Amino acid sequence: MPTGPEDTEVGAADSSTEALPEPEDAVEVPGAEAEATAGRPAPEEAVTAEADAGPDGTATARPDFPQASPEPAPSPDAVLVQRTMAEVAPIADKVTSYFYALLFTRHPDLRALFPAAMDTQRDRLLTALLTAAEHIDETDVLVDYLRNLGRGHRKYGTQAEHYPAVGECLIGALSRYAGAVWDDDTEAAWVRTYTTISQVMIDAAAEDELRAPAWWYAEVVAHDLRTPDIAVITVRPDQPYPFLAGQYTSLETPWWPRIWRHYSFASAPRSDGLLSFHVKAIPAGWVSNALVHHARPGDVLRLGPPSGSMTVDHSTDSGLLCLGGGTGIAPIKALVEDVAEHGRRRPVEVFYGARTNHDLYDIDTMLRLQRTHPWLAVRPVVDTRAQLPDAVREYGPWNEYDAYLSGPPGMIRSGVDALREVGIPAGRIRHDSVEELVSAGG
Ligand SMILES: NC(=O)C1=CN([C@@H]2O[C@H](COP(=O)(O)OP(=O)(O)OC[C@H]3O[C@@H](n4cnc5c(N)ncnc54)[C@H](O)[C@@H]3O)[C@@H](O)[C@H]2O)C=CC1
Repeated sequence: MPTGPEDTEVGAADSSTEALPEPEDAVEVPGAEAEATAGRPAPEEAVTAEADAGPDGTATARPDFPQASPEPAPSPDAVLVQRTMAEVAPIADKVTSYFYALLFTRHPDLRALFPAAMDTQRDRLLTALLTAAEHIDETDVLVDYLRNLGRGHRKYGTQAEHYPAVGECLIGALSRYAGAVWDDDTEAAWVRTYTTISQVMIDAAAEDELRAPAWWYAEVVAHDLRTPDIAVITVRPDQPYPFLAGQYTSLETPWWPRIWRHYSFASAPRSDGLLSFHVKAIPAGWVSNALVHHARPGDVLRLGPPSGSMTVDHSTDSGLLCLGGGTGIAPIKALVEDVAEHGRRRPVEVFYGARTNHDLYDIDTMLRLQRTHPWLAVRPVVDTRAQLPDAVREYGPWNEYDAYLSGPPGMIRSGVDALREVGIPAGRIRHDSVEELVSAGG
């Protein structure tokens, strides 16, 4: 039961990577494979775009939980769980190593569910569980997060009977490393907390089994190398794949079994059922390099379920202000197509940022959409002039717009700040979870 970004995947509206709980203004981010830890490819599931963040989310990949204010007093179980967490925080690496050592020695059959190389992956399961435990009182957000996590684990082959094994090893690792604060009451609090968490995940997976496959096979039908390191890949799923524009999926290649990365859909749902992704090969990115440099028509990938809440609210006519940085333009293009298909004329303003003109690999498509749709304005912004958030300040007013951001974590962070400054309330700003972005590379 590996936990991936999707286990978490990213954004402001939704945020689950498969599910992390998201603050209302956040969604998970796909498309990011991140990697690059000390020159080694990151094994999995996490993307990284910032130099100081390990691809595997060591110490990163935590869901963005909304901050309740004022904060209600924590429950007695939450107090004990949080005390344990504070105790193990400085030695998280040791707890993680011990947890997986216990899991794989006591339950060797579970080893096959995880990637061969665990460097990046290994922290994700534990991180997701500990994050959930820490927020056990935030029921509404947590349940959505955990349901998404449970559904997302189906593709790993996780079964209900695996959960007690994980719980036993989790408590084994915590009791060993939080010895100074561990007592019977603490253990009982962890047992109750883990039982709640795992039951939500198990129930969600069981419900999902009735209506969707654990994964989809998808054959590559087109591979278009747009720059030396960016490819637009189109695939045909073996069964209908329902999703919404603005969402992302998790994807596994045949070259790196059990290593899953998140990618945003680059088109709204199409009548021919095909799906497309924009993939940039990043240094030491196992999956992204395989997709850009090795994948060819005829290759078969696997896809997990769709995730993410950076979707268009069709119940209003508000304008859309969209910021797409680099390959972050992919879901923005899908959102534009979605608005076009709904036939309502609402203003859509797209700022498309790239390092250089050459890096605006999808500008022709965006300008073609602009010619077709009078309500759409596309503004390319190259860094020699300004970075995306600065460019947005030159236009406006934006206070009547809903905002969508997609791109590297640094862009999302500074973009949210800039949008707040120009008067857009937080509740109208959507993006995939930055944490997921940081952990999605590869
Ligand atoms: N749903 C989402 O949010 C998606 C996110 N992505 C992520 O987008 C990233 C794309 O990478 P690249 O194409 O290499 O982009 P990049 O690193 O070349 O940046 C593209 C543009 O974003 C802006 N930008 C970048 N860093 C910024 C900062 N710190 N402050 C302000 N503006 C900044 C600049 O305008 C820059 O030209 C990846 O990290 C990928 O994971 C990709 C697809 C979907």
